[in-house]
Amino acid sequence: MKTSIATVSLSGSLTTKLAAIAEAGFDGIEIFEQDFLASDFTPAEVGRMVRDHGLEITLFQPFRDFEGLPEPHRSRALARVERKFELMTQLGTDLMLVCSTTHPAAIGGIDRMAQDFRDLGDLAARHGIRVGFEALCWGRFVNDHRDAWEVVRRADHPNVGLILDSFHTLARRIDPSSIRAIPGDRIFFVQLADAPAIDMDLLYWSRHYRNMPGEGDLDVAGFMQAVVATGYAGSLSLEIFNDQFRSGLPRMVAQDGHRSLIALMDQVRRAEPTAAPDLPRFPPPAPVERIEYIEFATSAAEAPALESLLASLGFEAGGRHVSKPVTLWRQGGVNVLVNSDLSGFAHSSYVTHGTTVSEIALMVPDARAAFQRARALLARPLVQDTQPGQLAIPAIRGVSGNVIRLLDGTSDLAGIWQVDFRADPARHGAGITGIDHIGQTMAYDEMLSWSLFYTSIFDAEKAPMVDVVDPDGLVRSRAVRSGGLRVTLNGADARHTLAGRFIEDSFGASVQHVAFASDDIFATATALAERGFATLKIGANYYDDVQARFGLDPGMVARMQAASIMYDEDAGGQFFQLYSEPRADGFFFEIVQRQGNYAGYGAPNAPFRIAAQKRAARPAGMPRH
Ligand SMILES: O=C(O)c1ccc(O)c(O)c1
Ligand SMILES: [Mg+2]
Repeated sequence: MKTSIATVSLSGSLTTKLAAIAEAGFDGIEIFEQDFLASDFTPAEVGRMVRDHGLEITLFQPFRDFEGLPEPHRSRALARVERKFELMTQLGTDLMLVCSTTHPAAIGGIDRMAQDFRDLGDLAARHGIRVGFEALCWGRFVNDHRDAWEVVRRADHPNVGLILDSFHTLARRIDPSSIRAIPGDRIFFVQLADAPAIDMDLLYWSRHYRNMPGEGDLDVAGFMQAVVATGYAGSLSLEIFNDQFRSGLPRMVAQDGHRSLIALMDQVRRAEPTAAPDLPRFPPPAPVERIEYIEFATSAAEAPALESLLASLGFEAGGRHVSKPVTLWRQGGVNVLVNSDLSGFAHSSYVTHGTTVSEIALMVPDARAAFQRARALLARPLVQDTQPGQLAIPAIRGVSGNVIRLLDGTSDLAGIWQVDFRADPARHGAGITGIDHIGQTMAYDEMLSWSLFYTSIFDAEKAPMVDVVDPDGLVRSRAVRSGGLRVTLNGADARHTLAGRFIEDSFGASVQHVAFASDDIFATATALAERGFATLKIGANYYDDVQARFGLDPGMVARMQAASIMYDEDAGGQFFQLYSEPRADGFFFEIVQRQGNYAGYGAPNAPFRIAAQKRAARPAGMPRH
């Protein structure tokens, strides 16, 4: 499998793009003519720069408005294309993309178009060039790959083939299995892009909202399965027009692109028995069973405040690490580590972000297999500093460089609490039974990247994006779920939102909240109150509305109000939630109770919760910012 990416997919100058593309591990690039025109290099220099990076130019594009034109436009188009063939020879590439016409003078006609391509094939052959025809989904006469294929078939020229682009096919909801009837050697090139399901003008959607396979909602895997069934053996190339990527970090976008292609081809080889991509073997994705522990990095000075907050949540000190200043806090199957080590990863995490969740340990069916898969999907490993006699727990870097440890219950790793800690079981507690989810806050630009991280490494699904209204701006939120792991990714642009301030105050993306599960949130609320837990107060207006909206029993609403418990429901069930007051750095805890199959996270309550958190964080009478 040769991988390629179009230069339009990344930000920066051509030089920056090439470096990022090569570093991410691609084999080639599609050169967009605009990128070449905007550069100061000669075509030969560009060709050399590309090859010096170990890359090849897989495609030159686009050539527009060629087919179905009357004279004199037709002759002019042929003269124009010949100039581009000369340019391509100097660049050192032999494949040109011709996209279906949108020219106002074009008159269409399938045999006329086929004849145009036959003549173009003759001209291309004289230059040692091949041309591929792509149906733009907004093309005037050809806007469906089946029609483009019919033109190519009738042109019947060895130098003329078909170019497929998943976006154009899937955006028009064309069944990709129609590709299975096309001979693979007549497909000259395959472009891949995903996109979020938004109802809008096709051209605008294509030019601004495309994203990496797996980041959107289109069935790119189904498309790719059909492509491999044809025996197509050429490049797989990402062609991603996306406003965010155009201004994003080119290295991050290029790496996400490469990750998306590996994940896609892995998915395809498992679904399509004939597919044999030359992709190294690695384990299939597995669901996460649960979060086995979360670890806070802190300092000796700040640890007591965190520990008394944990105690007010019903946690009990349950052990110490055998060799490091790490204490274990336990309750109802939840393990929280408080690490005030002055060396190692936790310390550097504390120095960078302040008291923060520096590690999340995931219980998976096979930790070493999960690690192998993560590595194959380009996750960065954490270099271990294990002492003799302690467990070497496989670890990768997650959001903001945090550590994700991988544990299982079947290998030696199952002994973590006995080997690394002299752990006692928790006794009393406040009714917390598990970790329901964690909330990770990041710049909006990073959201696609981290959702791809989770969904490609684990057997995970992403929920639709929801808007969360903060009094000072909009925050976008999307949940990712893998078995017992639920993560909400919150993307903030606006600096004054609670999430935006948290990013600034903690110097980068991080876990902003941890939500614990309870089977009886009213009993838990009472137990927390006895322990002096500082519950976030929710005002009376909210409860009037919630009672009217859901037609709840007034007695229950009164109990909810007394305990500042918020409520939501969906088709599957009911949801209760309460919050801690935010810490000075913006971090907070949440307690939730799910009933039935409630699938959400209480998003409708978020605006009121955020407003209350902002009031709690700002003593009365203080200015807003
Ligand atoms: O938006 C366009 O015009 C355009 C050009 C070339 C392509 O390959 C494509 O998919 C779209
Ligand atoms: Mg295309």
